[in-house]
Amino acid sequence: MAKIAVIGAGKWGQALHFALSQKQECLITSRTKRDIKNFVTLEEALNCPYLVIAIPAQQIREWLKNNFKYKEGQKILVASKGIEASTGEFLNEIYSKYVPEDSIGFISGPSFAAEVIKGLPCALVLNSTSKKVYDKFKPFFPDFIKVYYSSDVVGAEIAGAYKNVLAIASGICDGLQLGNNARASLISRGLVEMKRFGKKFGAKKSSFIGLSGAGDLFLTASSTLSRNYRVGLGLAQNKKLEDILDELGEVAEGVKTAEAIYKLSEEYSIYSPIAREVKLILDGKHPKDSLKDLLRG
Ligand SMILES: NC(=O)c1ccc[n+]([C@@H]2O[C@H](COP(=O)([O-])OP(=O)(O)OC[C@H]3O[C@@H](n4cnc5c(N)ncnc54)[C@H](O)[C@@H]3O)[C@@H](O)[C@H]2O)c1
Ligand SMILES: O=P(O)(O)OC[C@H](O)CO
Repeated sequence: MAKIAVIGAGKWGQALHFALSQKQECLITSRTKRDIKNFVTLEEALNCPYLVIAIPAQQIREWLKNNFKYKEGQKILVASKGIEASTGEFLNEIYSKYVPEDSIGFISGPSFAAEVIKGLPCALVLNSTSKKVYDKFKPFFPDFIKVYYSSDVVGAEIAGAYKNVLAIASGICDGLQLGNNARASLISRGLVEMKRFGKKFGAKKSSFIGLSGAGDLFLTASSTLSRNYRVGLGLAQNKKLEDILDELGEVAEGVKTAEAIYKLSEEYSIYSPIAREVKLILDGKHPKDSLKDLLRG
């Protein structure tokens, strides 16, 4: 009987299912039936002692409420990257109402699903306040993925969510053809910005200069493989957000996370100029006006 199951069969769920099927049988489930090996019902998946949950951040609260009942001894790995826009709550806070803290971990680090599903090498971080969660999950991962451990759950979560907003900014920058200097400046100031934001919530500095922060930011903010970066390219072309997202057909977490960061920054008086401009552009501000304001500020 399989021990591990992936919940959510989007791009990341399928890539993780592929990776976790290399050494053992791994089940997968999603809302709609898919033609994937070892696809099972949600009920069957939820019976596994090890679960990997790969559904978008904005849907998690509702999904947990309607579907999830923690079974004693289960270990959960959260694969989503985002902050809930309606409440500003981090995913670990949402999950804390359903899963004991010593039984949950969060994956972070540079990892395009499109490359993982081809078996290309990468390095990830499994973040959990309990190292036991890392020890339990690590053996499931294939040889082409190196998994590090960190106890900084909040740092990894903020870095993974914030970089999506910065990737939108970077896409806008490239879409406006502002050049390599501008993109490098934006990315490095973005890194400072996410670190400052994280500090307010107790995140460790080291998470931002490692795989979860700089690693994922450099990846996402400089590649058209990133959905968030592509949203930025579309915005620079003055396309409507609705049309960009329709065309994308997949989740771009940075859109809602920009809203969450904006609200949290206002509430806690955190200086977050790039995330703020991304939020304003998503609300209709012209990207060129944002650029002027960023250069001036
Ligand atoms: N794609 C990547 O390269 C990648 C890498 C690392 C992390 N992530 C993160 O993983 C998460 C999922 O991304 P993705 O790439 O799989 O997105 P996707 O758009 O490809 O798929 C999202 C999946 O979530 C499911 N879903 C949506 N709403 C749901 C609900 N209410 N209940 C149950 N299932 C629901 C959809 O059916 C779909 O299967 C995001 O938070 C993303 O940031 C993605
Ligand atoms: O395609 P994106 O922008 O959602 O990024 C995917 C991953 O988070 C990259 O690590």
